[in-house]
Amino acid sequence: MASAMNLCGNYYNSTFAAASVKASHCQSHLLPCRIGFSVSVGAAVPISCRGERGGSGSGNKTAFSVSCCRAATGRDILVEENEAVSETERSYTCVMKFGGSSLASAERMREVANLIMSFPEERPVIVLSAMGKTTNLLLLAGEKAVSCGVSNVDNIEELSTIKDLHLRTVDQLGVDRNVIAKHLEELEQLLKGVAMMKELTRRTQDYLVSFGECMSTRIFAAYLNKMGVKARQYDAFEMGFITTDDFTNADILEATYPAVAKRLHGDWVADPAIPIVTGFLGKARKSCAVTTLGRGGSDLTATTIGRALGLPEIQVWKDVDGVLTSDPNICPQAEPVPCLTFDEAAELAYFGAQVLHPQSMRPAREGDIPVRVKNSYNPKAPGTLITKARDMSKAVLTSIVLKRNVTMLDIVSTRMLGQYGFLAKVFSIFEDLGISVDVVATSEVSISLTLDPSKLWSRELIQQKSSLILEKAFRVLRTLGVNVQMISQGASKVNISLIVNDSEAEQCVRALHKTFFDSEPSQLENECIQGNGSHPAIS
Ligand SMILES: Nc1ncnc2c1ncn2[C@@H]1O[C@H](COP(=O)(O)OP(=O)(O)O)[C@@H](O)[C@H]1O
Ligand SMILES: N[C@@H](CC(=O)OP(=O)(O)O)C(=O)O
Repeated sequence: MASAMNLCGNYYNSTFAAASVKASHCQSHLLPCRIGFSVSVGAAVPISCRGERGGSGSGNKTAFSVSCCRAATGRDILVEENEAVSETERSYTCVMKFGGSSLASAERMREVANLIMSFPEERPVIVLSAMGKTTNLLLLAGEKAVSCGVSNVDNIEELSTIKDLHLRTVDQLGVDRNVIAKHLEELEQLLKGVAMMKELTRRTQDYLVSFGECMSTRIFAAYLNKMGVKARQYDAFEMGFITTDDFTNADILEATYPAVAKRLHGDWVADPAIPIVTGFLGKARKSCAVTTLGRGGSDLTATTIGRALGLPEIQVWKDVDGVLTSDPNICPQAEPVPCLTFDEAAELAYFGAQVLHPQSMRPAREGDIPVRVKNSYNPKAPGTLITKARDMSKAVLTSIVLKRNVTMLDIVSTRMLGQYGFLAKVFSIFEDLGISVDVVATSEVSISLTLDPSKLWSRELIQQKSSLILEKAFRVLRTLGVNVQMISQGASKVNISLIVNDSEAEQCVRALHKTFFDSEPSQLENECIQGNGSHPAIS
């Protein structure tokens, strides 16, 4: 099983010999990370939710990629200009999204409320995730309900934990239990239904996890109103968030933008109040059932609202000081990255930066709306500002991101030799299966490709950069005695992915982070910047 790592930094274009790798169900991940330094470590082990592994991988492979910071050479994204919203018409001034870690208790909710009220000049739209780890608890409760029998649903530990947390929170905030009583009752009935059916479909799962955001927003809105701040709770699936019917991983449809703008603007004009919107949720276009946007989807909810209303800024409040140079759980010495471009952030998120939802940058980039990643536990920290372009003159490396549950397929066939159309046949199979291919490396008789784990996972098909930076990365890996089994250059030509054993992944991330971020950057930076005198403007 494999893992993958993406390293982005300023390096010069290089060509790569795609290593032919024995056909094996190795799980690895090659990632064309255009910009922003990202490492993605994939493990074949099915993960129960974002970033949590379901077991220990042995003999797994890890793919590392080296990519470049992309010089901001203009916009290559077709941007649909939002209808200009004149300043006078603008009802709201920003979006503020708070994730589960910022809402883990009554005390945290008080902190968040105080934070919001500390900006009296702002008229924010607030997007909330479920409290703490409620989504994980709901998923576990659903899994248990399938096999525990109707009479044992009351004994599901996760259900009790959810009830206790939410009832304790409303009591501690001095809010009436009625704001969530109906949801708690319905949640228990739903779990009994799952127990009766002995089945938890993806559609039912989405409805199940929606209780988290539905309750957190009701509690928070009731608390703000109790504090004298007029707030209005919205379930996203009732206010215009229209999605595909791809349960657990739904895409937001364009019709969402005008629908959400109309509803929020209209309500503001009729009766001004701070909207408290459920993150993560939507309504399926065909079935009208509740959908979810993929784990971490509240980030996408926030950027979608920002674009729908044409707001000047979107704030994503986390429990870290912004996007860091690596996962602090792996590299405690990781530092905040002050600035990123939308493309860098999108690549980092796509290749595993749990800190942002992979699709969340798209609405912000299309609306050209800056996104600020802040720490709700340390609001004074500047955080990370994500914009269309940034000064790349000093940019060498940005971040190393881990991505798990990566699959690489190796196809070795002598029939490939000189056979045109071979690749077309291969890719048509993935198109038929609706599975997206991330990275491809080919040679005369082999093709290796990595598949989008989120899609694969939802289909239960998984059981489970050259130049100075690249040279330096290889030196580090060699020192560790790590065997690089495959390399590939991302289509963006600024990314090189390498595959090594998953068991070596985290030690590589730490060693590389130490080399590139913890040691004096001046030497590397000077080498990169002076290099051959020119800076790679890589697209
Ligand atoms: N490169 C990174 N920068 C910042 N955080 C990261 C990075 N990689 C992983 N993380 C993890 O992402 C977490 C924040 O994302 P998330 O859990 O979605 O926060 P929230 O629930 O507040 O939205 C951090 O606590 C950190 O452990
Ligand atoms: N609660 C959902 C949505 C979300 O975005 O959460 P968070 O903001 O805590 O990452 C999840 O856990 O995926």
